[in-house]
Amino acid sequence: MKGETGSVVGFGELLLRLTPPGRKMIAQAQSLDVEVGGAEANVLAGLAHLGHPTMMISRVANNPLGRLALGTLASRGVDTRFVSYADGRMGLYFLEQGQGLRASAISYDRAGSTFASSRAEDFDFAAALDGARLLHLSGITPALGMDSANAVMEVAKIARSAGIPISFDGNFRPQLWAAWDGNPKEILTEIISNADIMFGNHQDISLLTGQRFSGDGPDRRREAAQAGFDTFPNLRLIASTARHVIDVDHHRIAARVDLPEDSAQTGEIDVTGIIDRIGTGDAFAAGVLHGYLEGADVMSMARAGLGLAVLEHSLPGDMPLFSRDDLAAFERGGRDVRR
Ligand SMILES: O=C(O)C(=O)C[C@H](O)[C@H](O)COP(=O)(O)O
Repeated sequence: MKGETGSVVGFGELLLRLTPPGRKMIAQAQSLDVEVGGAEANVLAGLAHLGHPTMMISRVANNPLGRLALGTLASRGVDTRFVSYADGRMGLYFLEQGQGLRASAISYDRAGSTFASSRAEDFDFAAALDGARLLHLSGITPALGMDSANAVMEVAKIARSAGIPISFDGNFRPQLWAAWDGNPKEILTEIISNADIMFGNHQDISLLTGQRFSGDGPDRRREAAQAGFDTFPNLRLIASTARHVIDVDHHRIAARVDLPEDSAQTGEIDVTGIIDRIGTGDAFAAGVLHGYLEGADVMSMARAGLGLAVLEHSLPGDMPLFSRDDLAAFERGGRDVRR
């Protein structure tokens, strides 16, 4: 078996998300809505909807919950031939959706999941990457434990030696690192040393370089990106969002893409009436990667990332499901019914 030529390949965990409906707290829940997520899978689903071939490498539990996760991913247009079943359990997370000034909160129940208990040798990375166009990774997988961290470092090395570019989204999750006393700086540094594209803002870059970036706005962001390029000379593109949270339902966001010799920052968009903020970072990554795969200029990449992120705020669930037409309609600015 080998992967499909020209695919964007992701490696990471598929999770089930359980959310009390009606923005209830978990303590009040009598039922739970189910969604399927996972940072890398979300990016692949977003790219698949924009017309790019995508493929996931993962392991899910050999039970109905695992079949739900795999079936959902496949129904989103992602090639799942390298997602296998194994004994164990699915990782879960619970989302308490906030309201107004009450912030949302995530609790994980994923320790010892089928994926987190897997090791590098449980995956056929070389076959899956054969002919791939890009490998997408996130900082969540290495935060699951040393076996997962080693698996990410292994797949990154295989991609690099095959000349396949790697994109990496920081997705810093303090709860996961704290659960096993992992050293994010050391492990993420090793992974990013193999990457070409990084999604991360000035805080992520501070964590990695130990530098602090003062001031506000575009200057601080350029300074941080420059520090990223200086520390990781392999990086060719750094992308980030700037988010001002007004309340749970109202954020202002702008997008930025830096190349070593160029940069672009969009204006801020007021996003009101937010339905679901989870997955918007992954939607941003999918939008920027869409631009990158299309050979777009730096501002078009930033705009595509921002557009997909803004649209994702309107959709329940973790995965962006927007077509090129949806993105184009958003960019044209028409907000009335399309008929
Ligand atoms: O938390 C995890 O481990 C997951 O993978 C679940 C979610 O699907 C992503 O976290 C969404 O990520 P954002 O786009 O940054 O909101």
